[in-house]
Amino acid sequence: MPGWQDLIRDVRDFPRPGVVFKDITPLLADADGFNAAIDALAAPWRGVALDAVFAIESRGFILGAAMSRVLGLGFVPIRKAGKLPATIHAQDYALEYGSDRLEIHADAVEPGARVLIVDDVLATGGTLQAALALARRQGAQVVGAAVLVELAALGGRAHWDPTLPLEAALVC
Ligand SMILES: O=P(O)(O)OC[C@H]1O[C@H](OP(=O)(O)OP(=O)(O)O)[C@H](O)[C@@H]1O
Ligand SMILES: Nc1ncnc2[nH]cnc12
Repeated sequence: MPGWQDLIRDVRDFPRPGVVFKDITPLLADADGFNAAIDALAAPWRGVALDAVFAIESRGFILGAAMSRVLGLGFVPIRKAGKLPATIHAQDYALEYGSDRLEIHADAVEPGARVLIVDDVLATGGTLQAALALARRQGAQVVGAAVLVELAALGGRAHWDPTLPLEAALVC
């Protein structure tokens, strides 16, 4: 029987030649599939003491908002450069097909708040590494990270803090 995993589409040579892009839009468009994917993403975190989800723009927002809802947590956006209006912390980083900058509001949560970082894809790991650094600079206590898809061959997990759980709902 097809599962939610089968609704993720591989698109070759996007956005650059040689990249196999994991397209989650067919999954998001399927009510049952989306629901099952969020259940799988949330499962390791049920019963864990958490205060907020920190989600990474932009695909991470879609999953992070749903995770906030099912886990009963606040939502904090980690945004791309120049979008947040108040005082920020910023972090430059490299990703599979380029480079970028992430930002967070300096007052996003109280110091020591227990947070879960959420994103859609773990590829080379630069994005998650930058989000971890930003969350810590902001004063949050990062409890772990949840990603929907881990592209294991790209080795992104090596950039994560090995003392913290990094849960992937699907490892490719
Ligand atoms: O592990 P890495 O190599 O850092 O790559 C993973 C990141 O790449 C994608 O973000 P992208 O910046 O393409 O943005 P989007 O969510 O706005 O589409 C994806 O949503 C992850 O955040
Ligand atoms: N191969 C990939 N597919 C989807 N999102 C990504 N983000 C970074 N690499 C990606």
